[in-house]
Amino acid sequence: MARPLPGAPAAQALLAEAARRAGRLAAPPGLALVRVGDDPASVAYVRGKARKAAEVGLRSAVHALPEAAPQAELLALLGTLNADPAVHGILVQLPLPPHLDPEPVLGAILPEKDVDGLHPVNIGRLWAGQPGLRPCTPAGVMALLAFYGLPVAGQRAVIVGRSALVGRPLAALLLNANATVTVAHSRTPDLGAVTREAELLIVAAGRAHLITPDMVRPGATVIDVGINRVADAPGQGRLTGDVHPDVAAVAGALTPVPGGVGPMTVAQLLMNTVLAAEAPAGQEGRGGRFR
Ligand SMILES: NC(=O)C1=CN([C@@H]2O[C@H](COP(=O)(O)OP(=O)(O)OC[C@H]3O[C@@H](n4cnc5c(N)ncnc54)[C@H](OP(=O)(O)O)[C@@H]3O)[C@@H](O)[C@H]2O)C=CC1
Ligand SMILES: Nc1nc(=O)c2c([nH]1)NC[C@@H]1CN(c3ccc(C(=O)N[C@@H](CCC(=O)O)C(=O)O)cc3)C=[N+]21
Repeated sequence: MARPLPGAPAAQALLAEAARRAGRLAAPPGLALVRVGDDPASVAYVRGKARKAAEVGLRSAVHALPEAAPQAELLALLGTLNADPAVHGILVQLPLPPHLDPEPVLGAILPEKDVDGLHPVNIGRLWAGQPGLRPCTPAGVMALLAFYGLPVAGQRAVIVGRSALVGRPLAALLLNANATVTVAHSRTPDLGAVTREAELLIVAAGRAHLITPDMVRPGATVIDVGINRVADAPGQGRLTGDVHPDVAAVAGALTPVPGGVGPMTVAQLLMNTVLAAEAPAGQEGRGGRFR
């Protein structure tokens, strides 16, 4: 039976470290959470992040723009937040409404305030193996593996998913940690043949129960990033992962959904805000402060 890997204790450890380091700063780090529109999931995520920020001693502010806000209005808000010395981290909740192009929006955030780690400068630094702010979910996965002492160096790692938010940056972090990395996606033929090679399997596809027991190497560590709302009964949406629960009989270790990677994402966002506050603007990376 797989060793369960709950996120809460690992997230608590990360939050305690963030709170300790925030307490050493002259002023509490400030996090700006920008949301466009009133999508219930985004409202819930942003509220959850603001609540956790307060627990860690960070100041946070939610900036909500109406669904129809023009790109210029969002860019103007980001300009104001970039210039505000009390704001150390800026996150724009994705996805944005379809009329807004995320690329120039994410590119408008100062790289040293980009606590989502999605700015091209930070992605470039990540792939170059240089210090910089790392995307929250991939960094949260690495923190969870470290917390449970699970091996990464030299491991055969397979990631299912190649998105900018999860799959691609995670591949870079695993490479930087000396794993041997394969990235699968919707165009990978015979996905099971690839996933069965993995000693470390991370699934970020957004497909409920995509991974079944026959697709998992016995004893493998399986990290389920997927969060899918499935309707058991009309209106009774519950969360389930990309990994079928029966995989627990084959895997050596397995994260639950909910209660696995999700809490790590939020904890890493708050740690990124502390890291951004510790490194004076423009000095980041020189002092090796970022991982
Ligand atoms: N726990 C957390 O904190 C977070 C969880 N998530 C969750 O993780 C999941 C992935 O998120 P995100 O990366 O943004 O999703 P995207 O939809 O952007 O990317 C999904 C990826 O999975 C691949 N994929 C889809 N179907 C299959 C398939 N049948 N076989 C193999 N690969 C497939 C896609 O391939 P292709 O590129 O070919 O289309 C794509 O690369 C979602 O469920 C999301 O809710 C996301 C962020 C944070
Ligand atoms: N710019 C940006 N950065 C993100 O990192 C980002 C984003 N936009 N848009 C949405 C996705 C998704 N995401 C999650 C964060 C926490 C949980 C989380 O804590 N989930 C809980 C369950 C919460 C619930 O009960 O709904 C869990 O899995 O245990 C889930 C998903 C971050 N994302």
